[in-house]
Amino acid sequence: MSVALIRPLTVRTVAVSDPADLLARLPGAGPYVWVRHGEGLVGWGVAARTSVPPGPGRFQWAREWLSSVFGDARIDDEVGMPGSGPVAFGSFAFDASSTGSTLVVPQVVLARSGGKAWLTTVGEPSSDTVAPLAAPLGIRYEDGTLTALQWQDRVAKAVRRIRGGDLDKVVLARDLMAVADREIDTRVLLSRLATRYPECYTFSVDGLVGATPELLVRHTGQSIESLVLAGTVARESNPADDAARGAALMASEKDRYEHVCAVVSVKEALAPLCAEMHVPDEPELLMLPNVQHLASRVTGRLSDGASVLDVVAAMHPTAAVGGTPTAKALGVIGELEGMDRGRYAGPVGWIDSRGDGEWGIALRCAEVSGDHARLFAGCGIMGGSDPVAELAEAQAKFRVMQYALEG
Ligand SMILES: C=C(O[C@H]1C=CC=C(C(=O)O)[C@@H]1O)C(=O)O
Repeated sequence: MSVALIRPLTVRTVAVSDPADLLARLPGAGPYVWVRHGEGLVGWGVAARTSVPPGPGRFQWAREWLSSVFGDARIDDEVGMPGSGPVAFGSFAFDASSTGSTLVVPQVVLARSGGKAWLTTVGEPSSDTVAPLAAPLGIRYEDGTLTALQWQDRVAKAVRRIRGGDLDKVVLARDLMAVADREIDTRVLLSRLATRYPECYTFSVDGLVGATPELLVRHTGQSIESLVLAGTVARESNPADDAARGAALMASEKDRYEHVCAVVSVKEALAPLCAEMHVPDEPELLMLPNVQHLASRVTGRLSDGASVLDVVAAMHPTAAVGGTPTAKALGVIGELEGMDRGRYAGPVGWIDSRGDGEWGIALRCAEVSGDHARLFAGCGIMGGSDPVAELAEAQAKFRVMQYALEG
């Protein structure tokens, strides 16, 4: 369903004084958010929205919808930065055949980047009454699709398939249900996530809320950048043990190969679009409060005017969330996970009318609806994986949203 509440869009962007904490400016629940280290964009109200129909052409469909909405817009943009002028926030289902993919042009966007701040309005938004914040109460958890033991059993099956030579890597995920005593105000979750995980991209699009460390692609003019993650250990409270675990991760043949699969998938997806690309020879360690990851920052220059959504379309799903080879891995995910991932592990982010934008992979997140939240976590499974260790890794990844819910 497409709704353009105000069409053609009349868009005005003006420079404003530093709003400091972007998240503190959100007037109510259900906001649009993309923030890292205090910079980024937050939005509210809806000027236009669409539900992207499922199918293999969904990114192309989204692109056409955006061209028509942005193409008709009357834009007065005195800032001229990536993210100024009209912006759409979006999130896509992991699986092309699943429903739930959405694009929304908020009525108001407040942004902060590179020492500048700006406000974009579409039409004449009414002045906002600010709803008071209410922290979630009485959080309790229930099994999702599979119990922990059932999921471990599926991991063991995947390991056998890999050892049998069917595929090299598959990412298996599980879900966990949380229930609160009252409606969950996503603004509280977002503020906790941004404070505890400043290195991650705190995001919110139509109830999908999380803090992902994985940048699928940042597109600025012709330049692109991606942070590929795969290979994980939980953090240790003792600094010496923590450093030893990081060193062991860097030296682990299984984790290094898991990481290489993810890097190669990104490299292969980007190669046809890029005039230049740089891929580091060795990964680095990315330290987050709950886990350490192997990380590779890939940069490139596009050969033509591809938009960020074109790049997203070429990249999704990377082997950080699918596996290697992709088609085989997607088949095994469908067979063993026993659930629809919805928008978990799909692309989430924003795009402006120039085609610039930032998109992440929706990890460390939950689908929040009323007093419920459905949390997700997944792990790259290799021939050398231990199902018990993979379960512990998934628990460490759940901790991000558990912290957001419980404080
Ligand atoms: C699939 C997830 O993480 C991916 C990203 C980084 C490291 C991963 C890993 O080591 O398994 C996963 O590939 C998740 O957080 O749900």
